[in-house]
Parts: sequence; structure tokens; C-alpha cells
Amino acid sequence: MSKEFTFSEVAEHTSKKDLFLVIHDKVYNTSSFVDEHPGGEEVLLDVGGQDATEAFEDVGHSDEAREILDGMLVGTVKRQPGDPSPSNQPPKPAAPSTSPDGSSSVMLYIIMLIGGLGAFGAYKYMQAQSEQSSS
Ligand code: HEM
Repeated sequence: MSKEFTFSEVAEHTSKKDLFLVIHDKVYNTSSFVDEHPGGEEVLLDVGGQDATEAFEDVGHSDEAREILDGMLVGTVKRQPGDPSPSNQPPKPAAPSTSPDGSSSVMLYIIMLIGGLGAFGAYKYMQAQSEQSSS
């Protein structure tokens, strides 16, 4: 059952009905699972026909997810000179992971600034009130 695929063979299977992924140098036919994936079909289609090791590990999938993978194994990857290595992936996750983080910390900063200004204003107002009542 264990067949050897080259990267270009794997790259031919990118449609929803015929979707191969490479994870840790093993080839999986994930077409039966696309509709059931809790993370959505889009992410699987995105890495269809490619090395999905990084994407899969970045999410921190459970042991259950790894068991599901075992059931879809169709073979292993035969690396050839010039093939991409798993760590040589285009840095896809970089953009979405930095921008939400960045914007949320800016939001927090603005909220703290508004809160501080409000507190300062209230303090000044109370000071003015007490000066008024004492005179
Ligand atoms: C065929 C390979 C894959 C299998 C068998 C699989 C399986 C699963 C399973 C069972 C879960 C539920 C949580 C868990 O048990 O860890 C899950 C969640 C998730 N998966 Fe995958 N996954 C695969 C590939 C991927 C890939 C390549 C991505 C790309 C980013 C991805 C993204 C996610 C995300 C974001 C969730 C979280 C969904 C949520 O909690 O709302 N998965 N996956």
C-alpha cells in the first residue's frame, strides 16, 4: 500500500475531490475528510498538493487529528534534488499572525489612554468642585 510519490506527482492532486497533502514526508489523500475538517475546507485546499507540515504543526493538532491522518495515508514522498524542504515553505502564516496581534495591542493602548484621560478629567472636575464649595 505504501507508494512513493515525487513532489510533482503530489502537486497534481489539488482539487477537493482529489486532494493530496504532504505532512512529515508522508502523503495523505484527504479528499474524504475535507468537508469534515473542523478548521474548514479552505485551509486544506490552500495546501493541497503541497507540503503542509508547517501549517499542520502550527495549529497544534490533537492526537485524534493525527489518528485521522493515519487512516488517509497513501504513501511517502520521494525527495529529489531541488524539491522544497519542509522548512523551506513560503512564510504564509507570518502576515495573519502579526497583523491581528499588532492591531489588538494598539487598541489596548488607545483604551488605556482614553481611560487615563477620563480619570484625569474626573480628578480635575472634583478638584474644581471642592474649591468652589470651600470658597
Ligand atoms: C489532513 C490533515 C488534517 C487533519 C486530519 C486535521 C484535523 C483536524 C482536527 C481533528 C481538528 C479539531 C481539533 C483537533 O483535534 O486538533 C482540527 C482543527 C483545526 N485545523 Fe486541522 N487538520 C488537518 C490539516 C490542517 C491544516 C493543513 C490546517 C492549516 C492551517 C489546519 C487548520 C486547523 C485549524 C485552524 C483548526 C482549529 C479549528 C477550531 O478550533 O475552530 N488543519 N483539524
